[in-house]
Amino acid sequence: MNDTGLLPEGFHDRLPPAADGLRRFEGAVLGVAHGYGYEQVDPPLAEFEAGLANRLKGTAATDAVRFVDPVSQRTLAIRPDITAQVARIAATRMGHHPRPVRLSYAGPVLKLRAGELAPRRALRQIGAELIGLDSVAAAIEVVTVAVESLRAAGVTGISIDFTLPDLVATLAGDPPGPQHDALIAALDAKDAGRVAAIDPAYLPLVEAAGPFAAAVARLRATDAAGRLASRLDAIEAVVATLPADVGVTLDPTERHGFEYQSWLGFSLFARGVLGEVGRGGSYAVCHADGREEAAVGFSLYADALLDAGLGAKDRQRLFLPLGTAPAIATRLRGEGWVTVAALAEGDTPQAQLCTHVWDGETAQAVA
Ligand SMILES: N[C@@H](Cc1c[nH]c[nH+]1)C(=O)O
Repeated sequence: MNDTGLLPEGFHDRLPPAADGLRRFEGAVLGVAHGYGYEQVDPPLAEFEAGLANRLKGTAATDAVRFVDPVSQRTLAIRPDITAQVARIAATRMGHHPRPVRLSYAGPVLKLRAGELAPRRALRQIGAELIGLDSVAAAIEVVTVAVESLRAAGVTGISIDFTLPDLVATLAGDPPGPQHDALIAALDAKDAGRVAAIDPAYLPLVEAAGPFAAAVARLRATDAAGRLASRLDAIEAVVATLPADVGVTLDPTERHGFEYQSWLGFSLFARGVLGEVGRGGSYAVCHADGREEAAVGFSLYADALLDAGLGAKDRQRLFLPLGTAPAIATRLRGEGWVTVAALAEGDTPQAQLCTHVWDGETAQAVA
């Protein structure tokens, strides 16, 4: 057997202590969401592709691995994003629930393609969605829950990059002018030269990206017609509720990763962690009768945090030498210890990755 290709590209095993770290992370996040009234849903790993595609306004085909189900003979999609499944549940089986509906979730997702900066395709997604509203109050709650859950999971140095995902499309008007696609491409590339050549009026949007207060001030200064005013007011109201130690930036034209988000988008970062640790924003859920329902939510991705050592923190294992009475072991576990019992002569705390040894009376740190 050739072991070099053990798993497909973009797929990884989570080993100890990362897998245990993930369980704790998930517990902390879902616990905070639960405290705010978000109850968990647990949709299946795969479902009819037709039920997922077009569920969120702005998404055409899903970024999903598909296959034909031998039983139903229909195309199924492995979920690339649980948000669309939560939207389906809220629009169908929970359609009769009073609004807003608050739901949380955690589970594996599979992306069709890896991103340039995010080589993983098989990820774990944990999040919460508020369906029925995308007001400033709703956005404040969702951003608050996201920040609090990261904190509860032990994440420090949190920062948020806000964006206005549908801003350019809105400014470009309906129907979009002939230069629209070129303008979007230039803004996505943050290519100031090209933006200036197409329409210098959009230049401030590229130049404004940066620390929040300064970015907002710069945008307001160049927005004589007040086309951005209501959005900037709304985002300022959200930011005003954040704890002072959360870093905040604004990148008004950032759309990367915000395929279906509408007036609000945000990326979550943690100091010392490569790439985003989560993302969220406002969006619209499409119902079968053509109705659109506003929603706002966030998803966290734990792997970058675990790579940065989140799961390795607080790993305390107490070695119980051969012959330690089971009643003592039970008591120690009751006190919160992880006990690792020697089962054979010659076993050592080092071999069992223990941080402490039971000497018969107390737990001694392993030198
Ligand atoms: N599911 C989105 C984030 C999101 C949740 N709700 C709204 N947006 C993502 O993973 O990128």
